[in-house]
Amino acid sequence: MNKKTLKDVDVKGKRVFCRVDFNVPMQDGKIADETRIRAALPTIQYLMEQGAKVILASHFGRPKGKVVEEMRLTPVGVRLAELLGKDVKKADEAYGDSVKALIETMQEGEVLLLENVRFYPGEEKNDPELAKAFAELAEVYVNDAFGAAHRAHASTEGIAHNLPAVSGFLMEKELDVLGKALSNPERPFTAIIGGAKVKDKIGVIENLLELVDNLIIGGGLAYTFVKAQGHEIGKSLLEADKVDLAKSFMEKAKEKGVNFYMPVDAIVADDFSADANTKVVRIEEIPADWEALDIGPKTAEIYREVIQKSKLVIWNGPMGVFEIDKFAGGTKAVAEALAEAEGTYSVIGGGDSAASVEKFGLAEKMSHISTGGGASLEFMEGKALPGVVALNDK
Ligand SMILES: Nc1ncnc2c1ncn2[C@@H]1O[C@H](COP(=O)(O)OP(=O)(O)O)[C@@H](O)[C@H]1O
Ligand SMILES: O=C(OP(=O)(O)O)[C@H](O)COP(=O)(O)O
Repeated sequence: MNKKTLKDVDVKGKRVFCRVDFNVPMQDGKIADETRIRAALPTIQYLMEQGAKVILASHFGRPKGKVVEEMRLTPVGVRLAELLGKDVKKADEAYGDSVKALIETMQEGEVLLLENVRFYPGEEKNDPELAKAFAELAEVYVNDAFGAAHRAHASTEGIAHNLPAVSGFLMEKELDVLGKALSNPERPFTAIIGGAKVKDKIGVIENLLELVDNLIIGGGLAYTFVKAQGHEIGKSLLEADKVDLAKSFMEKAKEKGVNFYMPVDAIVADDFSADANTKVVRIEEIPADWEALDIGPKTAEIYREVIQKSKLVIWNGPMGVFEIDKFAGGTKAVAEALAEAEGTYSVIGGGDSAASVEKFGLAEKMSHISTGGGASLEFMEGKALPGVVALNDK
């Protein structure tokens, strides 16, 4: 990497603003998967050992520029303190006088967690004033938030123009591993795209069609494509203004000779809940009042076969609502196929995909679990990541 890293700066006794990605999946008010917290520990522990005053910043969910009580970082701070075996101070804001006063009291090696940076509208707008306000808190900026590196926000990009700016160890490792896997991809190369962030991921698909041999679609994302095939999808997730785009991608796949795999069956439910009535239907027969919450068994079998024949697989986004057991079968089948595939290099990206392989106890069997979903996809497309570009060159 041609960017400065933590090892290139002296942080002893300095106030260090360290951007991490603590956007962990939650379930019933509890942290459902702490992979992202654990992944940031090497950088945090190094900063502590070096005698820095460690000021941690992260986003959490999508509060859209307002304070949302359930999106405070308090539970993350509690868990971080347990993992570090050290106290973690928690601020109720992310900049300003109250935060400065807290920093004044910090000793070398202590850790302060700021409040959710997305409580402020300036964060996602990359407002230079907010970036300056963050920078005023510290003397050095470290970006270890690989999962948010594709966002040009005040705490990921803007701040880097105001302070000496270097990457953390997680950022460095992610870029290194993903870069190596992609520099000369082994083929067949398969991408599996699922999840619910239809708007974010649909554009990625177009670029992936330039790279891969097989493209597998699942999750909530799939039903915009099913609609584009001309089928009714009941109450399934739909991004209505992307249907034409989805159609054009299917045509592009044909032109490029990319095998484009879509669900042929689905598990539909009469309610988005664990007590819903469910049934397996062919994809062209989703009933009007039902919604598809998982791929069906035939689809899972087809996907399994494609995975097993692949040499490189990148997987981003679950195949169904895996948080509810009834709708976890498709995601589990894909995870198992990856775990069993011999000689296949598997890269798992995205908070929820990582959470799913953890849940199934298969994390150890994957070649690399990336802490970034959207970030790893954009990196693989060859796009520059703003959070990386803004760091100081070596
Ligand atoms: N068919 C579906 N309908 C609605 N939501 C879905 C469906 N399939 C998957 N999901 C949801 O998608 C979410 C994950 O989406 P996303 O954030 O895009 O993935 P990742 O974090 O892995 O990038 C999960 O919470 C899952 O329940
Ligand atoms: O969870 C994240 O992205 P991911 O779901 O693509 O892994 C990152 O924390 C970025 O969050 P965002 O997509 O709300 O900017």
